[in-house]
Amino acid sequence: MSVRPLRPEPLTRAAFASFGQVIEAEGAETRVVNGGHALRRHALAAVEPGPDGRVILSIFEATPRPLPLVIHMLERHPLASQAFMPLSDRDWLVVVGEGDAAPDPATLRCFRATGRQGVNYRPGCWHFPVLVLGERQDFLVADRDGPGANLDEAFFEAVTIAL
Ligand SMILES: NC(=O)N[C@@H](O)C(=O)O
Ligand code: NI
Repeated sequence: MSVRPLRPEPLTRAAFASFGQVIEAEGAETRVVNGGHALRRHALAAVEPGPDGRVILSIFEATPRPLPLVIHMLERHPLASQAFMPLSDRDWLVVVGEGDAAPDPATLRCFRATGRQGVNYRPGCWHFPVLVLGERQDFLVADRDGPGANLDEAFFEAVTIAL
C-alpha cells in the first residue's frame, strides 16, 4: 500500500517528544551568567553516548538532495543519541518514523525545523539522514564514538515529501 505524501509540520517539543528533544532557546530554562553578559539556555538535550562510548562533536556539511524529495529508508542508532544543530539560520527538514524491528512507513512524519532549532534523536529513533533545503547547510553534530554496531537501516517503498 503506498503511503500518502508527507506534509511538513512545525517542529515543537511536544510533537517531537517521542523521537527525542528539540534544541532551541525558546521555552528553555534560562540562566543569566558571565556577569550578565550571557544567557545560558540550560540542558536543552541529553547526549547519550551509550555503553563504552564517548561523545564526539562533528560538523556535517549537508547538500540538497534532488527534488522531489522521496523517503525510501530510515536509519537508527541503537546505542546512542544523535544531535544536529544548524550553523546557519535556514529552515531544514527532519523525518522520523515509529516502529520496533523496522519503521512503519505509515507512521512517517516530516517536521520543518527553523534555522534556530536542532534535534537530538533519542537512541534507536528511526530517522532519515539530515535533509537541507535549497543550498548547502552546515550542522554541529553530537553523537557517539565507540565500539559496536550503531547503525540500522530499513528500506521501503518511496514516500514523497510535499513541499
Ligand atoms: N552517517 C551519519 O553519520 N549521519 C546520519 O547518521 C544522519 O542521521 O545524518
Ligand atoms: Ni543518523
